[in-house]
Amino acid sequence: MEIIFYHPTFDTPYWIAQLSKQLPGANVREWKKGDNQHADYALVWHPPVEMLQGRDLKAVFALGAGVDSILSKLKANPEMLPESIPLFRLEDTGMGLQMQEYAVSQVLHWFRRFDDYQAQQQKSEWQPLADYHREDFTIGIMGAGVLGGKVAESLLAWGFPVRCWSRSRKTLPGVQSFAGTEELGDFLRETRVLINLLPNTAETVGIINLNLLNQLQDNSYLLNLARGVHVVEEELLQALNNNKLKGAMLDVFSREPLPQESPLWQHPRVVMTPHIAAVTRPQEAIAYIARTITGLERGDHVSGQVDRQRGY
Ligand SMILES: NC(=O)C1=CN([C@@H]2O[C@H](COP(=O)(O)OP(=O)(O)OC[C@H]3O[C@@H](n4cnc5c(N)ncnc54)[C@H](O)[C@@H]3O)[C@@H](O)[C@H]2O)C=CC1
Ligand SMILES: O=C(O)C(=O)CO
Repeated sequence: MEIIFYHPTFDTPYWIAQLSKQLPGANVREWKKGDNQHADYALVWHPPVEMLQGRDLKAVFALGAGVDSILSKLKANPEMLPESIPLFRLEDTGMGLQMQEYAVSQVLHWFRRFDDYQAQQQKSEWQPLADYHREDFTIGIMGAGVLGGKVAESLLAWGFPVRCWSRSRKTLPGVQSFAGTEELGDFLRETRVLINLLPNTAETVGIINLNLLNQLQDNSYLLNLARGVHVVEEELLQALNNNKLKGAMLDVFSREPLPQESPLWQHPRVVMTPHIAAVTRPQEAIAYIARTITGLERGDHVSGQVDRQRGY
């Protein structure tokens, strides 16, 4: 079995060595420009079109959870990957725990009013503030898939009321599930902390706009862990400046790196990280890919295949 690997920043020798160990019959090689030799599987992130085009592959694996960049490249170059070749993505592989760490730490930060205490400290002000109560701190998770489900679990464990919104209704123990555009308004009405874990698709671009934010509870918070294009950044700033939103924590931006001139950098109630909410963990990802390839070779049904029409 021949496997080609391409990632612009990963430690390629490590990946090749580990994949070879876990797939003993496989010959794994780094794909380099000009390599047109046969391959059965391709493991990629931001692949050059020529890496995939014209190959008779059994499957392609995206080396991340989101497949928006590969699908948008496919839109511009449909011949890069025919529909008959399945595209897989990483399901959790250690990203769920990272998302839990991120979400729990920030929700507790807001819940314990550390943002207010930090602002007071700037003014050398010693002033205990009224406590917030969990019943006024409903967490609303948009996108209740692999990662949204994990985040829901972790916040439930801290005693917060948790609800989720997704395309179809979910049955997550203890979580109130809302589905479809017709239930979006009801989902937002009680939400105090909005956590975004939607995929980037034609339907979800720009979904977090002023109209949506205005439907949240007053003094709400936004945690964007998914993709920058979900948020209309100027309208987020309006919602912060008119105090509908009390704070926002953003891991992802419509342009990355965030341009120096963006007002988000300086906003006193915005905190940010540079797209690190959950990164691909090589050990878990390699084990998952090796397991999935083994299953595909046996003809088993395996999970993780992207539905290209849906876009995730
Ligand atoms: N910031 C970061 O470091 C990272 C961000 N991500 C982002 O997180 C996203 C989610 O990842 P997973 O949970 O693995 O995806 P998933 O495919 O398991 O879950 C997606 C969820 O969104 C819902 N959904 C999709 N379209 C919808 C629509 N139009 N309306 C309502 N609900 C809709 C689905 O029903 C599903 O519940 C990825 O697509 C990626 O963009 C993923 C990893 C790291
Ligand atoms: O896996 C993904 O989709 C990511 O965004 C990794 O940072």
